[in-house]
Amino acid sequence: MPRIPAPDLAARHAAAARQQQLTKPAGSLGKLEELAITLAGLQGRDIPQPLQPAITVFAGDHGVCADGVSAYPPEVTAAMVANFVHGGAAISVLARANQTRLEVVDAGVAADLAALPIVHAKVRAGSGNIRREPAMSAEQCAAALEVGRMAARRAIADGANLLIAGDMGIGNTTPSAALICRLSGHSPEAIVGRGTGVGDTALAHKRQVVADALARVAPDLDGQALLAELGGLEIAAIAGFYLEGAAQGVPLLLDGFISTAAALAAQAIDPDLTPWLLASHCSQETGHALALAALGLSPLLDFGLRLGEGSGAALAIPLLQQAIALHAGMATFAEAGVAGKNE
Ligand SMILES: O=C(O)c1ccc[n+]([C@@H]2O[C@H](COP(=O)([O-])O)[C@@H](O)[C@H]2O)c1
Ligand SMILES: Cc1cc2nc[nH]c2cc1C
Repeated sequence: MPRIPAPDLAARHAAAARQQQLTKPAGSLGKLEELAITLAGLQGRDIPQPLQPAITVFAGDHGVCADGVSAYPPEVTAAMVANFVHGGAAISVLARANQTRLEVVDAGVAADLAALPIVHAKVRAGSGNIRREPAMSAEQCAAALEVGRMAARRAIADGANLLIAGDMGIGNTTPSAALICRLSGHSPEAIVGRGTGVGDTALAHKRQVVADALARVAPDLDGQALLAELGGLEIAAIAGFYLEGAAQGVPLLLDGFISTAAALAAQAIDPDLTPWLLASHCSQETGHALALAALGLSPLLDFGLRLGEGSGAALAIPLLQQAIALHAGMATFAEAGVAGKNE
């Protein structure tokens, strides 16, 4: 496995010093200052370059849907993949609005998508029902991680310096909740939410399904074994996407509940991943705030989103771009002849 580098502390410090010299009261640009400083450390440049983001949406189906854990039928996964490529999905619109490359990868949809112009990397046609069996075999998990790694390599080869993973998979908030419970130590009551919008009875059952899945897996499993037991094909691919991006020194902008579960699994595989993660937003899904806190991340936006697809990350792109533009373009006190702070 390629080693993940550490961010550049010298560039980070130089960027922090520059922020103190820009013509504004110290600290007055709030989180935008911290973002510019973080991106400087990740890019290894005192003044970060403008971002060229790439969005990759990974799709997969989930055997656990047989347990009635989603408000929508599993056929929606394949239908939404078609909607992505035809330009009608939220992420299609947001990718266009941000002039950002959008790639769609079939990591494990339980339908034949051969006619669609997407990346065909189906590892298997849907995962096992995690309530009673592994989501996938160890070999399938390794293959799904590699699907994500290859997608990151393609995006970076195309010039991306910010990676966004989106997810599409009816049922995937259930395996995501299981992974988050296991990797954060929180209970299903604290983490399991309504996903696409299940009612009270289905929510109670979904919590039981997650508790059953957690009770089934051994206490001593490593990150990759946990992904195989409790994850999903698109979730494992997203984990691989993050691990490869970080190994290549490219910042990773998380989306919602599912991408954060994938990041926790990826972090369990390689803890050096952590500094490369940025949180875009806090999803409305119960447990997302706790999952982000487990990663030590604080989200930029809290808009009540619970869509997935990479949509929350795409919405945050302009904020990141403007943090860099301010850091690069503002005059210093010396340049502008403005008096600095009194003491
Ligand atoms: O990203 C999120 O925070 C998020 C929260 C709730 C639902 N989703 C999306 O809705 C689908 C999963 O919801 P469910 O109820 O089928 O488990 C899947 O396609 C996700 O992209 C996504
Ligand atoms: C329509 C629809 C679109 C989605 N996009 C991501 N998850 C989704 C779930 C549904 C049901």
